[in-house]
Amino acid sequence: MVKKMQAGMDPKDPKAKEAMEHMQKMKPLYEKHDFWDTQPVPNLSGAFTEGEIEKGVLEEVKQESYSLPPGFEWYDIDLEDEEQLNDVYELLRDHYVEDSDHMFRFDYQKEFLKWALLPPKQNSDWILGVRGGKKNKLFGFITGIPVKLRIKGKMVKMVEINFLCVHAKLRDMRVAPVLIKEITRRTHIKDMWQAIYTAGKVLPKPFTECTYYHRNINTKKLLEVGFAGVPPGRSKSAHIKLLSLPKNDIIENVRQMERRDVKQVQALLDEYLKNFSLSFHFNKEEVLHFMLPRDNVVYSYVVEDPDTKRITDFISYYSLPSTCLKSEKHKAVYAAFSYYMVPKKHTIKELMRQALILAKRDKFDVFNALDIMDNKEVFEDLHFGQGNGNLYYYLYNWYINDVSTDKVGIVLV
Ligand SMILES: CCCCCCCCCCCCCC(=O)SCCNC(=O)CCNC(=O)[C@H](O)C(C)(C)COP(=O)(O)OP(=O)(O)OC[C@H]1O[C@@H](n2cnc3c(N)ncnc32)[C@H](O)[C@@H]1OP(=O)(O)O
Repeated sequence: MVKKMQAGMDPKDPKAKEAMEHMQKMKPLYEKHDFWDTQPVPNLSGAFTEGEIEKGVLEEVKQESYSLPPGFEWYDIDLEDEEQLNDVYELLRDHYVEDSDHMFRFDYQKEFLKWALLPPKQNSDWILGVRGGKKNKLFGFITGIPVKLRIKGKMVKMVEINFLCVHAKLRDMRVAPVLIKEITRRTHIKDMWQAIYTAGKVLPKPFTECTYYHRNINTKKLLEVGFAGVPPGRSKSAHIKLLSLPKNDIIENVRQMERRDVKQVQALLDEYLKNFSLSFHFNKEEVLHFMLPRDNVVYSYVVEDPDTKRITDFISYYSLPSTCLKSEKHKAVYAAFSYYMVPKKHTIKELMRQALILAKRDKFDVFNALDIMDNKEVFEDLHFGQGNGNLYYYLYNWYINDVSTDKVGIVLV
């Protein structure tokens, strides 16, 4: 079918080229999937009504773990244990997600992993490893955290799956499906039947396709490491000058979020997130955990009205460096990723511009954002450039019709 649609298109026409590239990316949807075809996820042929795809039966859940190849065993990982945390850190540092040109690899920091994976009410067996070999090394990893997702006004308790990783030596040996089946079993045991996850690749079947945008902060360094380029017709110095950011705040009364702000931030965030087709519901404990600033992990700021002491706006971003795999001069790119922004008194553009100024002060090289929520409105005016990375959003065992990116209110780290 993909082939048929391509016939007759003029490859020189940029729109046709874009459409062809898009169809190429979507090709996996037309292919056979030994694992995914057995799972309760939508495919192209099925007709679905919105909601649960299949009903789970608690009594039928397998009580024992899935078997692993000989020499490997399951391991519940305790991230509070320094040695185990280090094993996870090293597996991800050396084997986790890279860009398509293999120039950069995410380098999730240890404190970040504890933040992302140890929220309130976490289940100790949802941080799951596979160990093996003579040294009992970590070869595989997958995680879940409990979340409450609002899907078109309906609240569904589910698991957020992340950090699926298989050591390069064990790739293409069908270890990933076993990891997924085992975390699914461990979720079912808790009487939960849905999941949310994102991936940089197309699987059956995303409900939205998002694009990353990048705003240079340290342009000179980004050019040196090959993260960014100079647009045609502009000199390097003119480009650097154009992207320079002011030192001073543009919003008055912006300050770091503090513990005493949790109640107000929770209410502000929840009210805002209800505007989207899909968003998490964060309770106060979760806001305290996820939004309160942590050094080198999450950066959160509030705008406080000096007269009423009410918090009117919220800015947050998280820190995710990438290792430079091909640069002789630089070891890492320090990236800030837009997390949750809540515009109320100020516009999203003012908040995002303030975020860039703060991120520069916090020594980041680049500020990244997806085209979700209201973010798209600011990209052109604030000189964000479109990246070549896509992020696809998925639900497991829940069907919804395609959602436009500006209706997505979810950030998975
Ligand atoms: C109710 C509760 C439900 C809970 C579960 C909900 C679902 C959660 C789903 C997980 C959400 C994760 C969210 C994140 O963390 S996304 C981040 C994923 N990690 C990376 O990209 C890191 C680098 N890559 C690797 O470590 C490996 O390449 C991985 C582990 C990704 C695959 O290992 P490997 O390359 O050695 O392959 P295989 O031979 O073992 O297995 C091949 C099968 O695996 C399917 N595959 C490949 N990549 C992914 C992927 N990213 N999501 C889902 N499935 C994937 C593939 O289509 C094929 O199935 P099928 O096409 O034949 O059918």
